[in-house]
Amino acid sequence: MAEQTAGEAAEQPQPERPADKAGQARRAGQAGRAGPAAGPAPATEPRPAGPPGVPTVVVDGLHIVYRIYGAGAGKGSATAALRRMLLRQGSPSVTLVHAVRGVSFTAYRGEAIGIIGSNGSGKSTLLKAIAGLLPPDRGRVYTDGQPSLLGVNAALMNDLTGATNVVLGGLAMGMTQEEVRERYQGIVDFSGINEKDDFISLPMRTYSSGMAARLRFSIAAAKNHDVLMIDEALATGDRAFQRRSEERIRELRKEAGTVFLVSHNNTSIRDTCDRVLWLEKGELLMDGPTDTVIKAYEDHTAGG
Ligand SMILES: Nc1ncnc2c1ncn2[C@@H]1O[C@H](COP(=O)(O)OP(=O)(O)OP(=O)(O)O)[C@@H](O)[C@H]1O
Repeated sequence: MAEQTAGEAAEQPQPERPADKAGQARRAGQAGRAGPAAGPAPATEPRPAGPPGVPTVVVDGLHIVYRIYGAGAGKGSATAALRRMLLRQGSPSVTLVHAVRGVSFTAYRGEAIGIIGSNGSGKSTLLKAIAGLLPPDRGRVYTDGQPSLLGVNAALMNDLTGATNVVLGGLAMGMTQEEVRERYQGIVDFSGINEKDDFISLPMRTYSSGMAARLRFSIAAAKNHDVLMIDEALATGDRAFQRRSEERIRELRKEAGTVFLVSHNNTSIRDTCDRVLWLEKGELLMDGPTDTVIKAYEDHTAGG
């Protein structure tokens, strides 16, 4: 398992996580919340009894804090920084945004986990931290295998054709040229980009945002991932594409992976995930079976 702590590179291999750590984090997850911060009472369903399986991601008391330097107008510019250096002035003001607050849970091989919560509740930040893109301020993230984050903003090259992006995307994910050649047609068919015309030969900038998101998902889903994290990708496709994506997510889970899905679309979460984490103001409010957590979330949003 790889461990990411504050100030450490995510990719650095770390010693095997002690077995008792998984138990601790799982219990913390079962308690519905973790860390010292106060908040609403836990409302967590007991998880089904039985062997928990192989942990793939352990998040233990995780805090993520963004630091925004020189939040005031003009203070963050290079000229302003140079001026401060020349005048030997101190650093500009720093605004702290505490985006994830003491979150703990353990994810297991073969699980599909939805992450829900209102805007700004910390869902994308949590995914980025699991992917190793944000260092923890406090707490730890352990992952087994290389997590892949698939966001709707994942970088494809707008001036290149869809076809070239399929090839480059496949190579960037570590496929060999032969694997890319073998899977190329499957990726294009899965994306549905060519259903109406030969769009795959056109530059990506001519695609609608839905088409681009479908192509991104199709490229990423062509590979088997140890831990695949999807940020909202399913919300952008039409219903037929969503169904194909949900089916692919089920296959990825069977191939021993763990899938995280961030979405505001509760139907996608219901159709895809068996477990849901509900974040609010950076805290883990609830961790349990999909129906129970989504019902509580819907009751909460209907009431508020
Ligand atoms: N790069 C950043 N720099 C500073 N603050 C950030 C940054 N990204 C997110 N935040 C802040 O962190 C908090 C959590 O944001 P995040 O994007 O993780 O929430 P979210 O639940 O994914 O939101 P949404 O549902 O709107 O996508 C918010 O207060 C947001 O303003």
